[in-house]
Amino acid sequence: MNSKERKRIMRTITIFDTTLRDGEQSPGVNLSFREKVEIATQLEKLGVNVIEAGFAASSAGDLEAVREVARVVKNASVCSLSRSVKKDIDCAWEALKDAESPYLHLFLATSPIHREYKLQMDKEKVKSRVCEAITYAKQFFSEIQFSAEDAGRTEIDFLCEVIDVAIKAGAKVINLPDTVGYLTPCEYAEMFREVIRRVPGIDQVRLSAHCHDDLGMAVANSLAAIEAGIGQVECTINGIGERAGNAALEEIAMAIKTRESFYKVRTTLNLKEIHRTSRMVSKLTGMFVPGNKAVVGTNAFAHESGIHQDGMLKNRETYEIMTPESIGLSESRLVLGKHSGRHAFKDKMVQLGYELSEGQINHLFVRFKELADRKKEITDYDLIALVEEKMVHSQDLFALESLQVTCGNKSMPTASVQIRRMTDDKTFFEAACGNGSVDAIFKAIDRVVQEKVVLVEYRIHSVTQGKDALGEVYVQLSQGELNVRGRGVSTDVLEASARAYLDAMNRLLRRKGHKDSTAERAVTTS
Ligand SMILES: CC(=O)SCCNC(=O)CCNC(=O)[C@H](O)C(C)(C)COP(=O)(O)OP(=O)(O)OC[C@H]1O[C@@H](n2cnc3c(N)ncnc32)[C@H](O)[C@@H]1OP(=O)(O)O
Ligand SMILES: CC(C)C(=O)C(=O)O
Ligand SMILES: [Mg+2]
Repeated sequence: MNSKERKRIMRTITIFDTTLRDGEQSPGVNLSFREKVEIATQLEKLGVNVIEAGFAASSAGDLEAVREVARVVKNASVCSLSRSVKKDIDCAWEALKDAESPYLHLFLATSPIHREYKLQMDKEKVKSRVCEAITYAKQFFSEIQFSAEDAGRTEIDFLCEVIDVAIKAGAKVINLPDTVGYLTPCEYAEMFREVIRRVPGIDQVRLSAHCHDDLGMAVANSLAAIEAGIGQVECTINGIGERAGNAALEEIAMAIKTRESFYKVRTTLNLKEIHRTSRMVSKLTGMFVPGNKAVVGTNAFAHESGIHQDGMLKNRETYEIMTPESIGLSESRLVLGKHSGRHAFKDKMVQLGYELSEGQINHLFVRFKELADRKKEITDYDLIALVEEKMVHSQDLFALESLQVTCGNKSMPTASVQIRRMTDDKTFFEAACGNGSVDAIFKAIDRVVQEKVVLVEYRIHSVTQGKDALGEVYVQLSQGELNVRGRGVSTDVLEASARAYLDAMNRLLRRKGHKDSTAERAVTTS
């Protein structure tokens, strides 16, 4: 069977987005009228089928927002939630009467605990209220969804009875929510299978899943319900919603797409709008998306470890089951950090436009690993700084091996340096005091190199942002007529200062032809 034929026989899952209703029930989230309209417009671009824009009876502001969303949105049904009371239904109609396809979402809890304590209604009262509410709403709405709140904890016999009443009264969509995120995927799927087996006329309505993430199973439960044969899932962008949130739309959408041959269903979503929608919802709700969040987290298409990066460079399918392009991101990221390997490092160097020999790559890779041990993520700017540092260091006479500085507001700053002379591989140790840490470092280096120089200029600035940013130090030294500059980079400004000073010394010595650079008096090893 080719892909066209497969699509023709696959059933289409209706995507009911409740970001603007259940999503807005996230503690701390309050979307303005304008923000709701902005998100709804983006949801329409994403291609969702139903937008639950709010709960019209909850406030005059929400009624107006639902009305405005319904006025603006043309390619999705716009819906308002409503309790099973006339006043709420009237408010929903007030908000939706001019909508292109008005859709009412009525609900009433059915579980024993909700009946007894919250509603104080017995089973008969619940059934008669469902019937009355749907019958009343039918005079306004042709599209009515009924939700049996807390269906997941409702006795299955009673649940079937309520659904039967709702269908007979005129509901077109039956939603069975796992309101408190209690069920396992198998249990949730079994509940739907049972209802499908037992309720007459169930095939005439659309069955819907609405899952909460209290135990982290909202998406798994929604997918299990799809396997059981339902036709609609209710979800929110980034999985926001009451308590631990709802099922995340982007996760369900990508699971269906990536595992199409397993689920054998499709959606009308324009998946390329997923990333944009996620960012918009995160920005307008103030609900930060964790880096490791599936599909839309900043790390979802980022690879840090050397073995993975090597695999990605050889064939991206080694470590990616879906492409970033499919959700509207431009590309995967190979993040250089302490777990990265030579292949990714070399690839990055080529991307940055450097043509380096194997030897240069090897040397730079050592510096890169040293830096990566201290810095969480290495940016392009950090790498450029390292390469530039390396390019001037290739003919160095002296190289900094280690540096130690002690200072305090009541003690004299002291610096000890360990410096290797490259011509004969001798290591020199020196220490010196100074009127500041930088001064002490420079004096210790002077003792090794034994050149009389004047420090003409010292400048420091940050290459990148953040508290682990690379510091870049420039120094200018003079010796008689000779003027040299030096540059050093490190996450530690004192180390950057030592590197810059030694760099300037090396340039000075090169200019002088290395002739009088003896450092024999310093203590040596090997
Ligand atoms: C699972 C869910 O997400 S359900 C949706 C939850 N969302 C919201 O509650 C947000 C909007 N809510 C609101 O603005 C307010 O709660 C309102 C305007 C709806 C109602 O406010 P109030 O009249 O002050 O009532 P309050 O919220 O304190 O209590 C809810 C009342 O509705 C009743 N109720 C709850 N669900 C339903 C229902 N589906 N149908 C009929 N009555 C219901 C409760 O039993 C309680 O009734 P009581 O006052 O007779 O005890
Ligand atoms: C209103 C209903 C559908 C709901 O949000 C829930 O049960 O979680
Ligand atoms: Mg809910």
